[in-house]
Amino acid sequence: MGKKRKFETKPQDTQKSSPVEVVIEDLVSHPLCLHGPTLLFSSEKGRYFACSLCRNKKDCTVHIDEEDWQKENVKKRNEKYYSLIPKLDKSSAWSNLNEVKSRHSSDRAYCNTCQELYIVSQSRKHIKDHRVITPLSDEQLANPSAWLPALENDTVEAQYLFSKKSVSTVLGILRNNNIKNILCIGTPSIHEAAQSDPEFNSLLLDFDTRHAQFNHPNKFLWYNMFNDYLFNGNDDEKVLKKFFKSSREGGLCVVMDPPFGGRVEPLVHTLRELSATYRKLCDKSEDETLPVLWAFPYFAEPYIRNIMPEMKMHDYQIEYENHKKFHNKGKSGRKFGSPVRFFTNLPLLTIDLSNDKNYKLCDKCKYWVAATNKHCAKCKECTSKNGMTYKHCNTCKRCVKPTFFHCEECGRCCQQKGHVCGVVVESQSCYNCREKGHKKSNCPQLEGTPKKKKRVHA
Ligand SMILES: C[S@@+](CC[C@H](N)C(=O)[O-])C[C@H]1O[C@@H](n2cnc3c(N)ncnc32)[C@H](O)[C@@H]1O
Ligand SMILES: [Zn+2]
Ligand SMILES: [Zn+2]
Ligand SMILES: [Zn+2]
Ligand SMILES: [Zn+2]
Ligand SMILES: [Zn+2]
Ligand SMILES: [Zn+2]
Repeated sequence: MGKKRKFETKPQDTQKSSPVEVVIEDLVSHPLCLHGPTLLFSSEKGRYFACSLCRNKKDCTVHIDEEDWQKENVKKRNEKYYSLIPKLDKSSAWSNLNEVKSRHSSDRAYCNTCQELYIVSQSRKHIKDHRVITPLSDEQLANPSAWLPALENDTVEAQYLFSKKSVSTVLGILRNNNIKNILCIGTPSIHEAAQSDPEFNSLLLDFDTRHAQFNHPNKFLWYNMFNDYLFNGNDDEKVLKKFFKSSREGGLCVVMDPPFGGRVEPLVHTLRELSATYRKLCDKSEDETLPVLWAFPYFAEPYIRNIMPEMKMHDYQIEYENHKKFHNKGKSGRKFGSPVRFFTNLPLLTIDLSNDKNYKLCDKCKYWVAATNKHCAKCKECTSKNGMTYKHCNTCKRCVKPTFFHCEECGRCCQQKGHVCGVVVESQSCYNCREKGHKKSNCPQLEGTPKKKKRVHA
């Protein structure tokens, strides 16, 4: 078995009756599925290996009990996956791209049915009912994420594009940190913007193989961020290492935007593995961490900070192009804007939002926060997480959402709407960390502290 990491973390969805934990360890000895090495999960019913990527069991059926994995016949049966994982022919894709580029835009097309870039005058394969996109300009070929239709399986790929403003905010943050090399993990729009900006150098790591058709073989690696797996093996590992080495000059930052709902533990494990490679190849000392900009919903803050305390959450609301709810469009959009924030180990002040009227510089926190956020003198921070202006409760000694009131009977602040004393409403937030999705008894911030007995109100 591989070496075990020290941390075994609480699952994200602790409301489920039988919580499942991911055992964080080296994955080399794990069974494979079509998505690379599986993860080891631990539940009340026992420990088992299952897919790192598919949240829906029907998308990937590999499920092997830990005990069974010692059996020869089980190992033998699993071996088939070595040959079942397809290989990407990136060099053919590259020559195809160059041929397509040499044609007039009206002779260039992309068939979404076959997921293929091709020359119109040379192909009869894409018949009437195929969904064909043509003509294709040079600009479109250089920015495929802007027009490639989002992949349909939302629980797997979850493709949501940054708005133009968010892309330029990211590049601005990197400039402020004098960083020139960007390792784009699940962020094709950042990669494409960096490729057309001579100031930057970037490498895209993504699960969506369509990017191979629009990139040089050394600019896109087929990758699974939940198990840090490169599908094209050694060849791609070499490319990644070369990229790390080239970033000895000009600095490096990971810009990562995982599918929403992805588990925090394996992502943190991946970042730690990449950090170790960074330190080794870029001659960094033990205490130097790989700079990271990680887009994730604000309610993941306790989970991320619990296992990666060096990551701080910034108040910037990341906007998305094709997600109505996550677009800051005032009244027409979501009431309080996007729930997605940056988690980063870069200095928060380098996220400069001086030309965005929705933000102000808090002279006490010393970084840019939402204009609606209010610095609380008692909590000594700008306390809002979700874009509303929080208010301080002197009894609970913390700031709460404006929709909360202090219930004397319950002895704590509760959501006003539909409050019934003693009853925890599904949508109610944790009384400790204020976030939705779990109760105080399951709060990841209070892990290891003795649980109080429940008191039922009359
Ligand atoms: C939420 S979208 C982020 C897109 C980003 N906002 C942008 O504008 O470039 C998730 C991205 O991660 C990719 N992805 C999904 N699952 C992945 C996985 N397991 N490993 C690597 N990439 C993955 C998707 O193909 C998609 O590009
Ligand atoms: Zn799988
Ligand atoms: Zn076709
Ligand atoms: Zn403040
Ligand atoms: Zn306060
Ligand atoms: Zn209170
Ligand atoms: Zn009450």
